[in-house]
Amino acid sequence: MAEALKLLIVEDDQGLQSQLRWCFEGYDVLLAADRASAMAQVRRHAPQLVTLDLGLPPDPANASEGLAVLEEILSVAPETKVIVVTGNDDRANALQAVALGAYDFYIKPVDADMLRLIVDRAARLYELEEENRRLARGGESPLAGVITTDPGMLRVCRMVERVAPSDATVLLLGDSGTGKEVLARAVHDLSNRAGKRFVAINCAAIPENLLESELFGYEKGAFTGATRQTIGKIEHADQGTLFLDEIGDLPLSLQAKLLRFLQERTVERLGGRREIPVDIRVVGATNQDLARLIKTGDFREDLYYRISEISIDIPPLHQRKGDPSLLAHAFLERFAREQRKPRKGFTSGAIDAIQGYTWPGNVRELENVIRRAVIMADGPRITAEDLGLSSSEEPEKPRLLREARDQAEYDAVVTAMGRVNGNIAQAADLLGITRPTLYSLLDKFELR
Ligand SMILES: Nc1ncnc2c1ncn2[C@@H]1O[C@H](COP(=O)(O)OP(=O)(O)OP(=O)(O)O)[C@@H](O)[C@H]1O
Repeated sequence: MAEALKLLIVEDDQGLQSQLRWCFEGYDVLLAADRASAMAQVRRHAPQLVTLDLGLPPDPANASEGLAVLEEILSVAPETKVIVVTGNDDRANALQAVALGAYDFYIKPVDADMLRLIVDRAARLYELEEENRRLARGGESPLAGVITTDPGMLRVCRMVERVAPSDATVLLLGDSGTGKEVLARAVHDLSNRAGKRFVAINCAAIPENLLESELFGYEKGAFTGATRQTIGKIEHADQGTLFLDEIGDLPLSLQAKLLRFLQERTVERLGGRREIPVDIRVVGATNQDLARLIKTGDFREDLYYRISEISIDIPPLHQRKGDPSLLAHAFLERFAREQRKPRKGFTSGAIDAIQGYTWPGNVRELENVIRRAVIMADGPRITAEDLGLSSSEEPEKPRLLREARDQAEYDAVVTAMGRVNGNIAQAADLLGITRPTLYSLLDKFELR
């Protein structure tokens, strides 16, 4: 069944808010009473539809706050259908809202049936446009490089598509190997920075003392060994996107510097005196629990708010329905083509094992397991054993003697070659065969 569309009702009159809430059955209704809570809902849930009262606190008699919210929503999520609700003497502001990109307006007093009609029409249009966007992107594949049919993951893809065109900072939260870098690239590729650089840096992989100069660059003579001026990753990404992987591992001193950069949008190279303006979009990713790091004082709360204007939770692979076997087939096809190996299928036991395993290393682990199996498996089909996944599968049929012999030969050759560090003469001796025979076995198993 299709998922309910999300409808955000922005209304400061509590009575009207609860009245409206009940007339939108079938929608996933979210509520907000002011600008801050409305934007928090938009960032967290990316509602497709919004009804927006233009008269919001702190100055409910005036439409300026409502119009500001409208602009902010459309800058974060331009496809959102916003219906503005105004007082009956406020036609001018209603028209201005439509000029700013609102889908429609509705003049109070609210007639719930009428408003519902407008929202339903907006919803239909939204779905139509969404379907067109999907087809334009090339059918089933939700994002380049992302293979999935899981509803949770499709939601993630839609969110990426929706936030990509804005300049909001995006924080991708997910375990190792869930595809954070793939999604960060998608954010870049779908933004208007696509033609510019995508610069990635892994904050956990670089020692603290080097990370600062990697990020901010340095002038000649800034420190011993600084023999020439070097620009940092931030400057390198100018006009493009900077991907800060493992941002939870950023040392506190650099968190302060990064925060300053995000506020000022200028960098000062180490040993430099000039503030250099840099225009980048920042995407961060982490597999750490930032809330816990904030509590223990290891991550700055103010930086967290800066980098997570939009935060996206990526589900682990074992929670994605049907994806493990879908990905396994896709990887099998890809690696077989790359290795010029015949494309074997999986046994049903292998598929059960793939679907049943918890994949702690997520998509990367699955990718590695399939790559190895494509190289190593010598039976007609890839089994759970080939994948290194213990399985309760009974062999589907008695193994052919030839297969058993091949496997034994393969094991013996690999063990002997390993023991003598690849020396052919010694390995042949060890195996009690001639060198030509060993050569032909190496060819047979493509081990040369
Ligand atoms: N949904 C997907 N479809 C196809 N390939 C994927 C998908 N998700 C991830 N991959 C592949 O899995 C590998 C790991 O993905 P990626 O590097 O993006 O993960 P990550 O979350 O950034 O990992 P880490 O936290 O360890 O840096 C990559 O080779 C990527 O191409």
